[in-house]
Amino acid sequence: MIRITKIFTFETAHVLYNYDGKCKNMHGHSYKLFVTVKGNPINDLENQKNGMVVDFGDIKKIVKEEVVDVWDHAVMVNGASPHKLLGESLENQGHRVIFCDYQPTCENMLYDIASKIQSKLPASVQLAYLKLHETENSYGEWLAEEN
Ligand SMILES: Nc1nc2c(c(=O)[nH]1)N=C([C@H](O)[C@H](O)COP(=O)(O)OP(=O)(O)OP(=O)(O)O)CN2
Repeated sequence: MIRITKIFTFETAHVLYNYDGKCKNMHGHSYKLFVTVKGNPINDLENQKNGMVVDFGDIKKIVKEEVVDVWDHAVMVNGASPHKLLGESLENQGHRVIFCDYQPTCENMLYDIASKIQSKLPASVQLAYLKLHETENSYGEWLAEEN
């Protein structure tokens, strides 16, 4: 069994409803996402993907389509809070808004990323681990064994 990891970056703004610190103000982060999958490398000379758990390019395509290209240069608001109105106002002015049904913290974004990626991975590989950096010094982790 081998784990392989692909790293992504995206720029996203968010705002934490009812938070008691500076992040109650809308602000942005250069998020850094580590996606680790595990599986057994293909051992078949006739297979074009011989030696790979899964092509890094396949992981890139899934994560870009499901997360990075959707969230990049968007603002995430908690659509289950009064910030829904804030999001609608921004959207009406042409801004790209993601209405999530959770507080857009690093932790909840990890749950969301895991569910979006897991449903798209080929059956031969499993999502093993995610790490999401909100700043250089702050990050959260998701482990398959614990979820
Ligand atoms: N457990 C969590 N705590 C906080 C989150 C979060 O998602 N999960 N988010 C925030 C804010 O979004 C904030 O931007 C990040 O917090 P913090 O690391 O305190 O920000 P700094 O700018 O001080 O980061 P440094 O890397 O230390 O400069 C708040 N808390």
